[in-house]
Amino acid sequence: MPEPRATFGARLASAVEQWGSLCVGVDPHPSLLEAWGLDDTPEGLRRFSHTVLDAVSGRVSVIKPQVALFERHGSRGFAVLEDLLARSAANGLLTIADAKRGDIGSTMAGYADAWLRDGSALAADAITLSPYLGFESLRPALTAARESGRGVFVLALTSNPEGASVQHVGGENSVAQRIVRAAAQENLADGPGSVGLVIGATAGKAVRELRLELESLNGPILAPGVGAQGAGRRELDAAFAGVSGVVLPNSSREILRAGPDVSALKEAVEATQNALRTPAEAGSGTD
Ligand SMILES: O=C(O)c1cc(=O)[nH]c(=O)n1[C@@H]1O[C@H](COP(=O)(O)O)[C@@H](O)[C@H]1O
Repeated sequence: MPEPRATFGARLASAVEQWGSLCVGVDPHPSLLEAWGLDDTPEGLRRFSHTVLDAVSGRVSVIKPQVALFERHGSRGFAVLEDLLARSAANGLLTIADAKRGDIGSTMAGYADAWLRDGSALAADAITLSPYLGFESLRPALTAARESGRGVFVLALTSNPEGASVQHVGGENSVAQRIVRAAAQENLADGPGSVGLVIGATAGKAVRELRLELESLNGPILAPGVGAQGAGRRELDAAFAGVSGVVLPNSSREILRAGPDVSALKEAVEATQNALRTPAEAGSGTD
């Protein structure tokens, strides 16, 4: 019998200790493929993915493939994603499949089976989930993740301006606040929890206004919005001061624009890591 895998929260914490917290997004936008001199085809996606993998392996702890940008190419795009997930695991990189799944419980089980089950071709270390159908509707994914040592990141306070119309309404009892509380309940056991949240790196003001109880989460936070969406170290500090768990700033386009040269991509990764380590006063962007 193989040893059961350690929890995602524990695996993530030790990877972050070794490689730092930057999460590089693998977002093969058609415009980036073109800029890299690649065709907008499954073969273009494959070459894009392998180049990113070459540049980030041994440099970061975690990558986040954006599923829609593979899905655009149908079954052949999914085959490239499967290959990327397998190669990442072989290279010691953790993967967050950015699929933003959410459904009624009975069919949510199908998504959980696809993304969070040992032996599934699409299995990643964690997946992003949308709680619009109610946090409890995500239960099949929460259970599958717990049973297989995987994790989830539930959207709480997203980086896009439209999110506010749903997530911020209700003040201290906002949807975002209730998602934070529900996730914290899942992470009550000892050790770092595996039920994470997505909170945009750009969301600092809302984090404070809604008085999100992030200190009690005991789980990781995925913070997209670094670089192309304007967030830097200052915005991360503004949003997550006082949070003791792992915060994973994600940057996709700003790093990927440095490709297709692998050395240039490596430099872009390092530059981002350094900028996020620089004291807050040196941060860029807006609150
Ligand atoms: O779940 C996400 O990853 C996500 C949530 C969110 O609130 N905002 C957000 O930008 N994202 C994703 O994070 C990535 C951001 O990409 P860049 O703006 O190019 O760095 C994209 O893949 C988005 O789909």
